[in-house]
Amino acid sequence: MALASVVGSGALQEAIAKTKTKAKKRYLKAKKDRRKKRKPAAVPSGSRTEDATHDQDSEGEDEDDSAAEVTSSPAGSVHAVDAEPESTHRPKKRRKLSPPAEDENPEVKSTASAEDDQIGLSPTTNVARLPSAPVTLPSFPLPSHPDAPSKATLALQGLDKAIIEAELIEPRRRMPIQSTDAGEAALGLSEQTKKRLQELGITELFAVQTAVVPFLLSNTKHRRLYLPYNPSQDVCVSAPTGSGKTLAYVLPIVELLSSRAVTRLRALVVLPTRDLVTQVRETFEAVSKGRGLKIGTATGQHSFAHEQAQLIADRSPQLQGGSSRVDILICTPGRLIDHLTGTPNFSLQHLRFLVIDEADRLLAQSFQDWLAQVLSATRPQVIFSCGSDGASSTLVHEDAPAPDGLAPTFLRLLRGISHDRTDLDETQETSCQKLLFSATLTRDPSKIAALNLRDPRYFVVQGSPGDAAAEEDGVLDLVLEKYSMPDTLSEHMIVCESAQKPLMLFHLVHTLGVKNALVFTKSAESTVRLVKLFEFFKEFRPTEAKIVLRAYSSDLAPSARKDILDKFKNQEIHILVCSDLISRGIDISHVSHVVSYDAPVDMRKYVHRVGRTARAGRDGDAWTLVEEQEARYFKSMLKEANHLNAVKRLRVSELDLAPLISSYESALTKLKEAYSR
Ligand SMILES: Nc1ncnc2c1ncn2[C@@H]1O[C@H](COP(=O)(O)OP(=O)(O)OP(=O)(O)O)[C@@H](O)[C@H]1O
Repeated sequence: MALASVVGSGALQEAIAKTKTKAKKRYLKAKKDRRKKRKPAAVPSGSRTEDATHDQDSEGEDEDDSAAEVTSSPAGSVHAVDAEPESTHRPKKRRKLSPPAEDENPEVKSTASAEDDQIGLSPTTNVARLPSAPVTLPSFPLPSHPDAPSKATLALQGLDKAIIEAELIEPRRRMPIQSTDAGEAALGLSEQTKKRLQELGITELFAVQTAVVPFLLSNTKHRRLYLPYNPSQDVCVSAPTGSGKTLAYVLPIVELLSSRAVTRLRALVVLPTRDLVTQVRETFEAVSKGRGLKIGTATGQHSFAHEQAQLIADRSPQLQGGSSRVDILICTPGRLIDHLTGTPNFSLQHLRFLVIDEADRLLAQSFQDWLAQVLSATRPQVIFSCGSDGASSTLVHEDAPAPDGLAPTFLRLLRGISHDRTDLDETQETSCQKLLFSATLTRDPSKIAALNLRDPRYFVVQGSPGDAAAEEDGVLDLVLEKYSMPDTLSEHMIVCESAQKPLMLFHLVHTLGVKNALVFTKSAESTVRLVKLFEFFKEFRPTEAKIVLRAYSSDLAPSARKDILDKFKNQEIHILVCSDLISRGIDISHVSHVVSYDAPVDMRKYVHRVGRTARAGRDGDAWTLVEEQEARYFKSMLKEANHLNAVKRLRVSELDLAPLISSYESALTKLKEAYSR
């Protein structure tokens, strides 16, 4: 109360003011002294300000809650501040990066905290004045290779059970054809087939064949032509290029169909190109010699009428069972659809095997929805309707060829026979077994679903069986669409300027002796241009004139293509320059080098190109010329496929190229003249 009245009087106020002034003076002096004393200890460098001292202290102070997260020294935060404009500083973060100061010197921390409170520095100001010091980045845990997901995990992810349970086959596995061992007798091959194989020089089965052939032949129950109540499992095979996939299906088909009494179309082999059709036909003919099987092809190479005459014996309408002159038809999908829709009595009702070779490429083709049409032609097309009397009757698809008594599943379609279903009826299924083969098998769920596979069995040629990790890898590789290459293949890449590519090719041919080679370009046009340039180049290097080079492209007539391929096979042509037309499936045993003159745009193309060499256990070299601007993409493509380490980079020095340059330049001038005419 007394004090309140005193405060109210003016004289007293003056007296108090004087007393206060003295006290204040004492306080300020003491404070100045304190500062003077503190200055040298807190500021190591003359460039630092007083405020900065406080800042540094306060850095230590705020570490408490973040020290556990951060392992770097306080210097880290200092550096960060120096590097940024003051206005953008975010003090909290920076403090997090500077942990142990307060641990080392807790006293500094508490003092500074008090000082800060006193002076009222904003955190922003604090950080802005942090001193600079060497940087130590926070250390993070080393990256570790995540464990491959287990099959159980993959199953949980909804992956097809069949893929997860794929059988892994060691690529070097072999099985002698003639053997008295019980195990090898289980191959399921007849003596006649074994004899024929020996005549062809085949004494053992390759890895893929050792798995697929017994699977299709050893179960005697499944050796029948019609299996309406117990149809066979479908089969998917993923095996490297040149590993012998063709024989893996040719042998069982020939073996099984040889028991047939009447000719019906029982095996259909679909391939993406005419050249492959020709090649597979040759294999069928060689293996089935003397077995009385009739083999036909449909590729559009001949007129439609000519093909019809080759395939169908009788065109009379509604012929029961259709008509077929062939037991085995090898075809391209487009021409197959033409016959399905336009050839009377062409029927798939007796089909026992549907082979889709180069499956990944064929499944990518949606031409006229060919797959759906083919699959539907292998099944009886029935439409049930209710008659006026309420009883069910069977309507037959009018366009479907009439059934005969041979294919039980189709019997109920016989016209004039009403088929009332009862619950005693056993379900009958088509006997057609699907066999899919590829070096790069798809796992695209929509494509797999479109195939409507029946309890499929997957075989993967890769890794080593018995080793659980390898087995897991093999399945994963299949799942992830990774690629397995032949063991005998060496792969190289040369990175160069675009303009240097022809020179690099000449270097490969003339200096490194690349011969018996396929050279892949990106188009038919560049194929022709490269061959011309090479011919001009040879004119200036007469000593090497004997190297014969030809273009092989889709522009050529089929007969010309065949002629060139034959000459190449006979080694009258040493280098074939081609587009991707023959990058799939074509089997020319003596190809020792593959050069990708234009780098392939995706991994599948790469796999199929390089797969033209190192076939059937032979050695082979693959070279890819990569333009500098493409190098990054090409390497990342290989890396993604886990294949970068397999492709060695070859560096070609200017010295290596020097002897070729003048001839090259003269050839280039001639080429320009030729094209300007
Ligand atoms: N058991 C065997 N013994 C000897 N040679 C074989 C055997 N099986 C296949 N070959 C030969 O191996 C070569 C490659 O076979 P094939 O063309 O069937 O391979 P592929 O796996 O289909 O290759 P791609 O995926 O490139 O089409 C052919 O020349 C074939 O004659």
